[in-house]
Amino acid sequence: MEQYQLYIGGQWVEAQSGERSESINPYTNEAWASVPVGAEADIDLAVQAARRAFDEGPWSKMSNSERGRLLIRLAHLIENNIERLAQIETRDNGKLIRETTAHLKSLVDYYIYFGGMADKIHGDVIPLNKTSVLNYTLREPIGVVGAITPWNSPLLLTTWKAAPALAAGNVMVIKPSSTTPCSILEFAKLVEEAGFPPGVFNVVTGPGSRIGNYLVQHPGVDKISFTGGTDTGRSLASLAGKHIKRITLELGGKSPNIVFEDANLDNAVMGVMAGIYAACGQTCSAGSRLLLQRSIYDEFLNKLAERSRQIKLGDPSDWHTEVGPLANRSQLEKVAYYVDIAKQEGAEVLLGGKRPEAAELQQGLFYEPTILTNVTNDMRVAREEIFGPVLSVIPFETEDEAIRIANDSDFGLVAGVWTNHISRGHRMAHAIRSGTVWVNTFRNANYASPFGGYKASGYGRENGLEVLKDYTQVKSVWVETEEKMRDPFVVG
Ligand SMILES: NC(=O)C1=CN([C@@H]2O[C@H](COP(=O)(O)OP(=O)(O)OC[C@H]3O[C@@H](n4cnc5c(N)ncnc54)[C@H](O)[C@@H]3O)[C@@H](O)[C@H]2O)C=CC1
Ligand SMILES: CN(C=O)/C=C(\CC(=O)O)C(=O)O
Repeated sequence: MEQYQLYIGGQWVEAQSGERSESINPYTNEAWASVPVGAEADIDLAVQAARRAFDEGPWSKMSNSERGRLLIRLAHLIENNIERLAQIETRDNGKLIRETTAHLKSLVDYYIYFGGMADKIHGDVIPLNKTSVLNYTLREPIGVVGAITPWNSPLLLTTWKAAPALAAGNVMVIKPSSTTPCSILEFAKLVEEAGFPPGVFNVVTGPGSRIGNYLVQHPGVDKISFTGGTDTGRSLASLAGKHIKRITLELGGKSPNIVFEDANLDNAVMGVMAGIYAACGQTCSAGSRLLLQRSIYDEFLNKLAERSRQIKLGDPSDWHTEVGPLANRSQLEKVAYYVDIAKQEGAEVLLGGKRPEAAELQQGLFYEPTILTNVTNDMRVAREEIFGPVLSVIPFETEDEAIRIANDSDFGLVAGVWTNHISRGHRMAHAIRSGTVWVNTFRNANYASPFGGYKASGYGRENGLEVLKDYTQVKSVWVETEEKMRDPFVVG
C-alpha cells in the first residue's frame, strides 16, 4: 500500500488529526494507497505557509525570469517522470494509460509555455492629455490561490490552474478531489525537486465539503479557482461572494454534438465517440447530446452503433483498452440512475444501458457505452450532466432548429459541428452560445487556447493569454511632476 503525506510549507506531514483514508483503484475496486484526511487545521497551516511565501519569502523577491525558469525546470522533471505519473493517475482514477500518458506529455508543454510567459506579464504606460502627470499600470499577482480540483483529470486540470497562477507570481494551496489525490501528491514531489521555495505550492487532501468550503472562506486566501460540478460551483460562488473573493469556475456541460447531412459521416462517428466515450464520458467537454439531422438519422445511428459495439472495455493500464471503468462508485451509481430516469421518461436504449456481463469486467466500476433514442430536449437526460458514457440522440430538420435545440440548455461549455459546408460551420460557431465550438473535430485542448464556459458552465478562462486576467490584478500608478498641487476641490 503506497503511503502519502500532505505537502505543506515545503514539508511532508501527516494531517493534524492523524486520520488517513484509502484510495481505491476503480479497475480492481481495491485500496492501493493511503492518504491523510486533512481538516481545517491543515488548511490553516497551508494558508499560513503560502501567505509567508507570498508576503516575505524568497518567491516574492524572485524576478519573473527566475520564476519562469523554475516552471521550465518543473517541465523537464515532468518529462522525465511521464510513465510513472501516468501509471499513478491511471491507478487512482481509472483513466486510460493512453490518455494519462498523452496528458502528461502535454503538461510539459504547459509548464514551458507558462514558464516562458512569466517575464512577459506587464502593465502599460497610459498616454494622458495631461503632460505633467505620468500614469502607468502594473499587472500584479493576486496572492494566495486556493485551487479546488476534480477527479476526472487531476494532473491536467490542476496544471490548468497551477502553471498560469505560478507564472503570474501567485502561490497555491491545492485541494484535490478526495477520490483521486495521489497523482497530485506525486506531482508535488517534482515541485519540491524543482526548487520552488517552501510554501509556494501546498497540497491538502480531504473532503471537499469540509476543507474545500473552509478554504474558500479562509481570510488568508485571495482567490479561488474551481473545477467541478455546477452544483458545487454554485455554492462556492455564493460563499466567495460573501467574502468578496475572486473565483473562477470551470463547471459542467450538456454539450451538443451536431451532425448535418453534408458531413463526412465516418469522421463524425469518430467525433461523436470522442465526445461521449473518451474518458468514459467523464469530462466537462462531453458531447452528451447528439443532434442528428433527420435525413441521415438511421444511416448515421447504424454506423455509430456498429462501431460502439466494438469498443474494448477493460484494464485502463492496457494500451489496447478503449473505455475503462468509471472513476468512483458514486459516479457509476449516478450513470445507472440517469439511464433509469431516461427509460421512465420514454427514452429507448439502442445500445448498452447496463453494466457489462463479461466475467472479467465484474470487479471494476464498468458501464457499457450507451445510446439513448426517442429523447426530447426537455427530458432530464438531455438537460442534466451525467458525466458518463451515455449519449442522448435528438433529431432535427433544419439548421435553425439545430441552433435552437443546441442553445436550449442551462449549460454552454462546448459544441461540435459536423458539416462539409464551411460557411455553415462558421454560422453555427457564431450562433451557438458556448465557450468553445469545434467544427469537424471534437475535444481539442491546448495550452495556448482559452477554455471556459458560458451560462451555468461557469466563468473565467483557463489556458492561453486570456487566463492571465484571472491570476493578476491591475494597479494604476500616477506620478505628478508639477511642483504645486492643483485645486483640491476638483477631480484631476
Ligand atoms: N466540470 C468538471 O470538470 C467536473 C464535473 N463534475 C460533475 O460534478 C458531479 C459530482 O462530482 P463530484 O466529484 O462530487 O464533483 P465536485 O464538483 O463535488 O468535486 C470537485 C471538487 O470539489 C470539491 N468539493 C466538493 N464539494 C465541495 C464543497 N461543498 N466545497 C468545496 N469543495 C467541494 C471536491 O472535493 C473536489 O475536489 C459529477 O457527477 C459531474 O457531473 C465532476 C468533476 C469534474
Ligand atoms: C476540461 N475538462 C473538464 O473536465 C476536462 C478535460 C479536457 C477535455 O476533456 O477537453 C479532460 O478531462 O481531458
